[in-house]
Amino acid sequence: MTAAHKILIVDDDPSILEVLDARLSASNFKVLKAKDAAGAEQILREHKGIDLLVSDIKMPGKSGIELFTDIRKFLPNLPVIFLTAYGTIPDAVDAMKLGAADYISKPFDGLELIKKINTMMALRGTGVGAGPMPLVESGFYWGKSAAMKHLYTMVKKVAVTQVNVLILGESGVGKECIAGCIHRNSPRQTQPYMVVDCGSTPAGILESELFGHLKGSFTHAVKDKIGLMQAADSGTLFLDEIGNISHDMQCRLLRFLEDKKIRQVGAVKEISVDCRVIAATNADLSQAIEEGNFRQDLYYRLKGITLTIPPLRERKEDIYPLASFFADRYAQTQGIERLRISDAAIKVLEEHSWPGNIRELKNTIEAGAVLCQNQTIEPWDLQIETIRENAVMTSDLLDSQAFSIEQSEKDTIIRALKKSRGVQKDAADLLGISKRAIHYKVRKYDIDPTAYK
Ligand SMILES: Nc1ncnc2c1ncn2[C@@H]1O[C@H](COP(=O)(O)OP(=O)(O)OP(=O)(O)O)[C@@H](O)[C@H]1O
Repeated sequence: MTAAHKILIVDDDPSILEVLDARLSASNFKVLKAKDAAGAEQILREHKGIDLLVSDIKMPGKSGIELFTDIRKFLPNLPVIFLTAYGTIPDAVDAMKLGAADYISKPFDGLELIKKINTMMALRGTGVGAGPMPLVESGFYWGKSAAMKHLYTMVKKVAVTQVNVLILGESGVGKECIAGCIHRNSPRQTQPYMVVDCGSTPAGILESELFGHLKGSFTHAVKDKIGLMQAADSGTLFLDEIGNISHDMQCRLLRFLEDKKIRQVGAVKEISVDCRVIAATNADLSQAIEEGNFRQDLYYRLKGITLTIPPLRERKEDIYPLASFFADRYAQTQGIERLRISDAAIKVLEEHSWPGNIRELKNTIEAGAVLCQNQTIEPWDLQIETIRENAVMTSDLLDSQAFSIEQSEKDTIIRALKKSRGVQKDAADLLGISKRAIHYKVRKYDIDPTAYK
């Protein structure tokens, strides 16, 4: 099949042209060559049906990036892979932001290049990476804000490449969801997707989790164990809370990102692993670098492309659509026909600052759905600390004289106990609090759960 694919290579170094020609021809590609940008442009104008351009960045005369910008005017969809020497990686990354397909560092591994090209050719015409923004994709609600539309475009562009991605954003904005979305839209979608929570895994355990270990390499290593990096071979590795890893782990990770090889704990031999790395953090990495807590070189390796997810309070227009999405989803799981959110409740939702972002909104709506009556979520069903007073203002159902935060909490507990027929454990589940917490509150407010059986 690949026999028909025509690839144009441009490099001012004749030996690189020769090596590439030999490699690509051996893999059944038809190769055309140019020694500078002007020659490449001429070939592209004269020959129809060139499928891919592989271009050096630094060349006498026009650079590869200038060539790329020029040919985009008459061949907007031609995929371009850049060959980068040390020092031109930032240029290649910038070019990818403009739409270049990928880059590969010199001295390059011929096999890696062929693999990238094959993937790209296989993706042509499949529609991966194209199309208008869907409202919901695999349970992820994109929203309506301009910020999310921009993020969507970035995600789709980045997904089809092999570049490492760093996802930034506050806790609960959806970083892990976006990482999954990148994997699902990538050429690696049928390969493994491994998630590692670097934040909550103790340093010693993280090393063996990621790299694996050999039997006997430490006290509890009773058998050989494959690490998650190796398990993610050919697929994607998502490193969550990357800002929290130890200095030692930073060194090991950097070495892996540079040569794509790992050594299991206790092993002598290195193993090659081909996994794409997506990392995420809610920490301020620039500050961590300034304070000497995070390696700058690792930061640059991880942030091939950076995607920043804005907090919910900066895209207020997404609050109501997201809230009703979660309400509909809850109604569906419970077999309820429809769950409404009253205008007063919408106002309260839109005025809240959502420090816990979408996670907090989702939990609030789900708790509200449990607590509400007549299938309508009202302000007093929303367990947001700051809304209790607003609820008094907006509700003419409540007796303002008797209202206080404590009274509201007591009422909420009583309603949960009524729903759970006095079973404290079930009421605690409904409220999203522990058994201990409900026992404490029942005592504190002098509630008799048996009264609701
Ligand atoms: N746009 C969205 N649509 C639907 N659900 C979402 C969306 N964004 C986030 N969520 C939900 O919110 C919760 C938090 O999302 P996620 O774990 O991706 O956030 P995060 O930024 O990685 O958080 P943390 O930094 O705390 O790990 C999850 O339950 C997720 O399903």
